[in-house]
Amino acid sequence: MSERAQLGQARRLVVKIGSALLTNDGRGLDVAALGVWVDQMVELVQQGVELVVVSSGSVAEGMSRLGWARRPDQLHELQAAAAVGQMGLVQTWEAQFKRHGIHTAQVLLTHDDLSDRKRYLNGRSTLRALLDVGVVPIVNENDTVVTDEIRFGDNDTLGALVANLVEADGLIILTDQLGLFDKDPRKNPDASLVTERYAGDRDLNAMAGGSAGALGRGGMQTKLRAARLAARSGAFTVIAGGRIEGVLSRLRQGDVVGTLLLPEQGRTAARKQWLASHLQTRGKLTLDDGAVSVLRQGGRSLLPVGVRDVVGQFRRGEMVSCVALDGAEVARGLVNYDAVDARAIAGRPSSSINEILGYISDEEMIHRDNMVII
Ligand SMILES: Nc1ncnc2c1ncn2[C@@H]1O[C@H](COP(=O)(O)OP(=O)(O)O)[C@@H](O)[C@H]1O
Ligand SMILES: N[C@@H](CCC(=O)OP(=O)(O)O)C(=O)O
Repeated sequence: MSERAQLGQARRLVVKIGSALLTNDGRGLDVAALGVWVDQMVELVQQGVELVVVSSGSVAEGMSRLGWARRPDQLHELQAAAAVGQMGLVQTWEAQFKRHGIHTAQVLLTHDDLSDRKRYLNGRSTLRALLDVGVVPIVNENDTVVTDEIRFGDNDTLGALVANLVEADGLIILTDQLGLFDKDPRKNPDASLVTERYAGDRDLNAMAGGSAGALGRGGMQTKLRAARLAARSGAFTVIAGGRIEGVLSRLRQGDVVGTLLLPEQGRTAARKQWLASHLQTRGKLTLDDGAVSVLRQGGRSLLPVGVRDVVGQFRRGEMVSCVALDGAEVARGLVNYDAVDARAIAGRPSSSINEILGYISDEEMIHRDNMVII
């Protein structure tokens, strides 16, 4: 399969759109352009793609609504602009998707949310639930509560973290340039487009200018960092011009548009390597023979019913070891329940979790995506 053909096969994609593009260089939200992207996104959804949109533009749209010509320096002013602009942003996305009878959902995240395991898992469950019911989540940074990120941060990194979070096949970053050039095309008219590289390629950094346009924050440096982050979970990244006609549809067809940045290793290998790097385990689950053989067959989650014994004081999201009755280690994984709750539901069917705990966060004790078989 050619590398570009991966785009046609992708089942879950994150599309990130930057401020400059969304607000037509600060002239307020470009509703017509947004409508065109939505039409293409809907085509993807109709082909069975689960789609998450990471949309910048709240500060730029807020500035435009408040009649501010210059991006403020004060954090509280930036936050005020973001709060005003976010209203316009989600209203517009909602209205555009509604034309096609598709619901959207507003999801505001901070980087802290994604570095705390418990909040990470909760965010992931919510996004999964939205995708399961065919809703398109519209994600932005929660600018009201972040501190420095709004000033220095960028949504490229957020896009990559979301791609990791939902285990997307790919991250598509739409921007105001045709892709990554071998030097900044705003300053070098002779710059040429890079079509395909490995995300970890060291030469790329020298090509990318750090500074962004007047509205965006990241420039190409943060887009490359995002590609490296996305590659960690085996996802590819495309950086492409949002104004290229039919850009998303053309990418889907495998056309050579924009810059494709490939992960060095596939999704499963990347995920397993990441899990395997968690050497420290916080607890131990002893499994019955049935659960051991199901896990060894591969591709299955561990349900509470197969757990005989729970040892340790772990919290939801921490790494635990799974052992057979003879003590041999079978698997490791990120557990979905705190130790006390895990003990309470061990050996019980998933249908009784709600009755026992008064809530249910997951049917599995450990989801197969979060587990490595030893
Ligand atoms: N090598 C490069 N190739 C393409 N663009 C570059 C490069 N180096 C720097 N840039 C700059 O990055 C800008 C895009 O980043 P940014 O303004 O943050 O966009 P966005 O709002 O889409 O995130 C371009 O307009 C361009 O000036
Ligand atoms: N979250 C803020 C800032 C994000 C931002 O500037 O990102 P980007 O334009 O993608 O570099 C916003 O929506 O305006």
